[in-house]
Amino acid sequence: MKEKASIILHCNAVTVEFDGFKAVQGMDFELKRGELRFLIGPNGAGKTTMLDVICGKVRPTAGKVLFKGSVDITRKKEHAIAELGIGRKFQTPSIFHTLTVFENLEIAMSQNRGVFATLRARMRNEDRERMMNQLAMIGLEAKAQWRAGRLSHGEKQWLEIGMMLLQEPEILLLDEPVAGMTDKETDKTGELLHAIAKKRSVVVVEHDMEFVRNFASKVTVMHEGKLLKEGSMDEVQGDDRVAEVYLGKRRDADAGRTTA
Ligand SMILES: Nc1ncnc2c1ncn2[C@@H]1O[C@H](COP(=O)(O)OP(=O)(O)OP(=O)(O)O)[C@@H](O)[C@H]1O
Repeated sequence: MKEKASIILHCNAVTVEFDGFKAVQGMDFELKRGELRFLIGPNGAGKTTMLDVICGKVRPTAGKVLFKGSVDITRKKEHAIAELGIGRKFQTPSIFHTLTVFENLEIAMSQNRGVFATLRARMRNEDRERMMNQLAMIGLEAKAQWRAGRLSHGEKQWLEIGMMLLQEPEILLLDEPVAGMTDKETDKTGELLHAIAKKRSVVVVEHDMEFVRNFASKVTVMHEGKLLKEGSMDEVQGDDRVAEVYLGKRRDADAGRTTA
């Protein structure tokens, strides 16, 4: 019998109000294990607020967020949600510029060690192997001894993603990860996200439609705090309401690449 792909995250009728203004209105969102999902929509659609709700930065006014089916994280604090396995990456990388790439990864690793501290000697080889694997995955093996401040913008983003992965999140939330990247870096990031989604679930808020087209299998479109459309990029692009919503509402900065 074919096993039903399991849902790792379920947002049910989430509403967020800021001083009476509904930034998100009755939003439903389901994410499967090992899924890479793109969340798109015009400015102010409520995308970032949804990520804020999932990671506990913002408490919803109404609705529920369930992790792994039964863990209600709706009212949990940000650090508790992070510990449960939901990692959030913001646009500006929070890496240590004066430390090397390797040292940055070491710090991320030690943050995760906690209860294993007493087993450190035994863990060390295993840790090292995990860090080397992580370095390879983010494509920074050759720059392991570089100070992180010398890395390009894209490489800094990959380093932070690598640091987050060492915390072993089950869900990774990313806000516009390719903003400011070169086309080559953007493509490498798309490949990295696919590699990550082999083991974890990933949600990416994105404005760069060329990037979404190249790397998305399933896309969720939000508009005015609500779910407008969900489906493949072809289905989304062929939808009249989506076209209408995007028409004339593109951000000027993205106009060169954005043609949704
Ligand atoms: N802390 C806040 N206080 C008041 N209003 C807010 C707050 N955060 C977001 N908003 C408003 O909620 C709406 C949704 O914002 P949000 O940032 O989630 O949209 P978005 O889809 O991520 O947009 P963008 O693509 O521009 O980042 C916007 O109108 C925004 O001004």
